Amino acid sequence: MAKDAIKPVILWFRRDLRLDDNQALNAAHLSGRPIIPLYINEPASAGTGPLGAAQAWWLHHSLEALDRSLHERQGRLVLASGEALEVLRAVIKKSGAKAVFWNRRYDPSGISVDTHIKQELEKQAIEARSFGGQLLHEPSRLMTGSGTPYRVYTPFWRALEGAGEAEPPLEAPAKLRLASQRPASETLKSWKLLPTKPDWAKDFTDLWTPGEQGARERLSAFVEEELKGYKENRDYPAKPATSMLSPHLALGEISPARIWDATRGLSNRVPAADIVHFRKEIAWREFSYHLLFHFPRLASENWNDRFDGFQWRYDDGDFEAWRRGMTGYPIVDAGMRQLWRHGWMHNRVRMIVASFLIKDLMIDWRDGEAWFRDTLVDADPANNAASWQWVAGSGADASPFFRIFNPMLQGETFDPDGDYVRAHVPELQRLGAKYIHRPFEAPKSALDEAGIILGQTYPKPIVDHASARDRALAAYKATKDAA
Ligand SMILES: Cc1cc2nc3c(=O)[nH]c(=O)nc-3n(C[C@H](O)[C@H](O)[C@H](O)COP(=O)(O)OP(=O)(O)OC[C@H]3O[C@@H](n4cnc5c(N)ncnc54)[C@H](O)[C@@H]3O)c2cc1C
Repeated sequence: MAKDAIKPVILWFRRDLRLDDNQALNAAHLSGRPIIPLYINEPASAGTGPLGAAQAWWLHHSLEALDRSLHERQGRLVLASGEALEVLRAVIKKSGAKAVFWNRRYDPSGISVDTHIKQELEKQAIEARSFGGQLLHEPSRLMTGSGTPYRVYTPFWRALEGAGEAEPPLEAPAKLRLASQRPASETLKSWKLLPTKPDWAKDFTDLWTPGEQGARERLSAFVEEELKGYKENRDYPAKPATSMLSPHLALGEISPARIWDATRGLSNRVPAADIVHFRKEIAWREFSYHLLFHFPRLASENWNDRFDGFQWRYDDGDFEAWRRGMTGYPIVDAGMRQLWRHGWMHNRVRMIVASFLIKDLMIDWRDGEAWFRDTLVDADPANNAASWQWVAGSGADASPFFRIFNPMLQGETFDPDGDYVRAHVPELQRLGAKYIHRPFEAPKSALDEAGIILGQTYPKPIVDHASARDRALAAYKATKDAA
């Protein structure tokens, strides 16, 4: 046996915190070499970390769960912080490892860090191998007939459908040969990923079970209970109708191939329309990554540079009212408070609050994207940027800027009884459905009966929607005319 065949291989975990359907892990396992499972807390300067505060909470619990799974297989996760290359070199030196395996990431900073690491390790004669599996298909696999990246979702979806079924997911190896000599590990506690005073994440635990097992249980529950009716119900935020798999996907506790696979063979109990619609949402995630990979500027610059001349407003008071859910528009406030309370927001409401920030308040989409990045447990470099740009109108295949959501009508259409608002805005708890989305139009008697004093117990609208709409359209016209 060649000498290097028994030298350990480092399995570098990143946003792929699972043993199931993990191609890098599988390859390390098949190599027969002892494995050193490693997670690196990369510095902010690398652009790949640290995570936003809500996702840091998730990461803490997810790493604990991963460590437990490894422990069941007689191993432990090694934790180290610092520049990834330096950390890898130090672990290689201590362990004598001759190979590093990882699953690919597709955000611009991740790609640049990984490319550099690969080159440097190869110079040291260390085998550096990367694998797919974070997406159904590598972003370069699906291309238009003329070999260019897709810019429009529908043809992308058709290409994805036409590409055939993704490879079936790989089962987690039942046994792992983990390196017996574990390099020194930092403690998770020392990373201080959890909030302390105040503990703003205290309600997260009611809702979420971070970790691979939690992800698999959520997937099964969704397929059993909610997938049927998904197409019709998914837009109603008061209904438990969507999978809520996004935070699990964001940290790679479950693979899209595993999710895809779970939607096979259900046609005798779930209408095909529901399955297709759900798959189309997974395909939106693929499309966001396709865009980010081929157009890395999507992360921070207007994809459509015509928007570079747009005159954004910078109003700290308005931005703060939006962040705190105190705009006076109940559906917007409910969404922003759901975000704060649970680190998650329903997709329909994300579109409404984003439209409100960008169009009613004319605050730069990048400010909204940054707030979401810090507060969402599912913050995702591709989905977040692509979705914000989609709402702003500056993105690929985006909703046109002039499509400005009316927060009252959106509320009345998608939360007709006001249950979603009542669940997150207790001040409006006793207000009936007629005025729940427009308390500022309610007669005094209705407000009195519900115990509401506008401007005191619940804010008056910070802007008048109709005038704000006109202001936004005028700014958009000026941008267009100047282009
Ligand atoms: C302004 C804005 C910001 C967003 N930021 C993020 C983000 O940071 N992270 C994130 O994962 N999603 C983001 N989304 C997309 C979407 O809102 C969430 O993926 C979805 O709400 C997650 O809930 P779910 O898992 O129950 O979705 P489901 O309806 O069950 O969908 C299943 C999966 O498909 C993917 N998906 C669903 N809708 C979309 C979409 N519109 N675009 C891309 N992928 C989608 C997600 O991975 C999701 O988990 C954002 C949307 C908007 C409008």
